[in-house]
Amino acid sequence: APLARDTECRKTKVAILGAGVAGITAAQALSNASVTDFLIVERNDYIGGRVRHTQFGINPNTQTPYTVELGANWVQGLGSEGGPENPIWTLAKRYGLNNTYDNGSSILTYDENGYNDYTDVVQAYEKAYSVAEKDAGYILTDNLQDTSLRAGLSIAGWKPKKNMKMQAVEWWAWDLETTQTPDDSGFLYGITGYNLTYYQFSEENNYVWDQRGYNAFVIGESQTFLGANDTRLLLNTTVESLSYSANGVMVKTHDGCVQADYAIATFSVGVLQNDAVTFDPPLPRWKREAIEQFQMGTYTKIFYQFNETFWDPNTQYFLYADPKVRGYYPVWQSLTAPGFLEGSNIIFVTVLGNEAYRVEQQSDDMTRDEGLKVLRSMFPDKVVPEPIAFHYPRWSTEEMTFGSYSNWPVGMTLEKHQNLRANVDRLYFAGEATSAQYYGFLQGAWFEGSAIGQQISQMINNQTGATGNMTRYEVLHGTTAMTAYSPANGWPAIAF
Ligand SMILES: Cc1cc2nc3c(=O)[nH]c(=O)nc-3n(C[C@H](O)[C@H](O)[C@H](O)COP(=O)(O)OP(=O)(O)OC[C@H]3O[C@@H](n4cnc5c(N)ncnc54)[C@H](O)[C@@H]3O)c2cc1C
Repeated sequence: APLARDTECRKTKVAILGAGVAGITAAQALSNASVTDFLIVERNDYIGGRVRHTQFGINPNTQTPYTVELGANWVQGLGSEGGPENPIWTLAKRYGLNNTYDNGSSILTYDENGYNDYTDVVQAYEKAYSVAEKDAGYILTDNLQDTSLRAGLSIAGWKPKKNMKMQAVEWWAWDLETTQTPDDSGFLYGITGYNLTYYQFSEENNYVWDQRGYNAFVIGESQTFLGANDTRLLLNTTVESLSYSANGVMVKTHDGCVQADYAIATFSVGVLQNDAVTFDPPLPRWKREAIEQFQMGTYTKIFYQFNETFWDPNTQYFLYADPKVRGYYPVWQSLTAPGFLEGSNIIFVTVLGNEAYRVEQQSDDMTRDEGLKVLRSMFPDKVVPEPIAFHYPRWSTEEMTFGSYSNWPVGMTLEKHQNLRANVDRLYFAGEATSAQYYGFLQGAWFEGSAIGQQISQMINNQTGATGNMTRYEVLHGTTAMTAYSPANGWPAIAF
């Protein structure tokens, strides 16, 4: 489509599509470089994207509802004395976000007959995992072929198979972080993703329970460069299509258009995979292959408030091993525990992947009752009452994101991931998923937004060394040459 014809369009140098962490950070980087002619286009009526909260239940002391986080909830990896600090931790401190150290060792284990101490299984997993970590290191340093985390763990001696307690522990130790199973997770990039956050910054996970909402830090940062009622922020504005060329990008929204010299799309991989925005011309094959291969997980927190705390009030986590289904209402986290929303009688359970899709398809009542049944088998000696409040989001069908966050699949290379990052003409991409080192985390969105904002500002300000095109790989070869398809390799016939 011709880009310059529509004279009604609002014109800007940079259109930033999305007001999540990546979009706000990109705008801030532009602003810091004195590029103030930008527009932020966001479908939601708030700033923060997947950092999203809701009002839930009732605080018995104040008779007002609590704020609970439906999306991002933890600062993952803080920082250490003299070492690098996670930028999200820096911001959490800057905005005084209430948060508490999340103690993964504060855990009690259960099965369908109630309390059953299998914490030794946690130690067995950790032992195997540390062996796997070393093996993954050799894949990187010696350029060996990558595999699945499942294969990596199996080689290290961890084979849960039909042992449901081992499955529950594995889910807790791996899936809960990445939303996907070891079978679906790449080995090298799964382990490096963990290391770069938890060993580079620190092994702490701090849970944010600030009653302003976790996105107070995103809003706070936006106010460092946006004025009150700033006309450069267009909320409630949905991007429908993008026409891009080497000269600029035309953004069509549900009620108008923006003509920009550059655009930064911060849509999730889920939005891109669901063709929620159309591209003209269609994105090139090298780009689409990367989009379709990267994984979008689903992470669903299901909140219950009771009129009493019938679980141990001093323990943070309650792990349940279902006898039949892996990941069936497996991890319950108490918010009434010391340092959290004390006295709230709130507990939430997290489900992922297939179980998340399943509960997201069914009614609230069905889900509430399934969870209650699990609680009753975990606490057979207690009278588990009906909840006084119940709520969960449906991330997999949520149109702003179509899923929760990305995960690095088996078989994705660093080069193919770079294709997810790379620009196409004047259209640039940023977000948690484009971060090779911190995909899935808030810090991934922060680093990527900041980098793209800086890069575009350098181009606009004509700085020497500022380049337009990011590295990309239009053809990516495998490791097996045609000549290797030979009888010696068990391949006597011709397949194509
Ligand atoms: C349930 C859940 C739990 C999580 N837990 C954690 C955690 O504890 N710690 C952590 O570090 N990270 C966590 N994350 C991940 C974290 O939330 C993300 O990495 C981060 O918020 C992504 O920021 P972003 O800017 O890349 O994307 P987004 O926040 O998705 O921002 C993109 C924006 O684009 C907008 N948009 C989409 N489509 C359109 C359109 N067509 N038109 C206009 N605007 C559009 C969206 O509304 C959104 O605001 C969690 C995420 C979820 C969902």
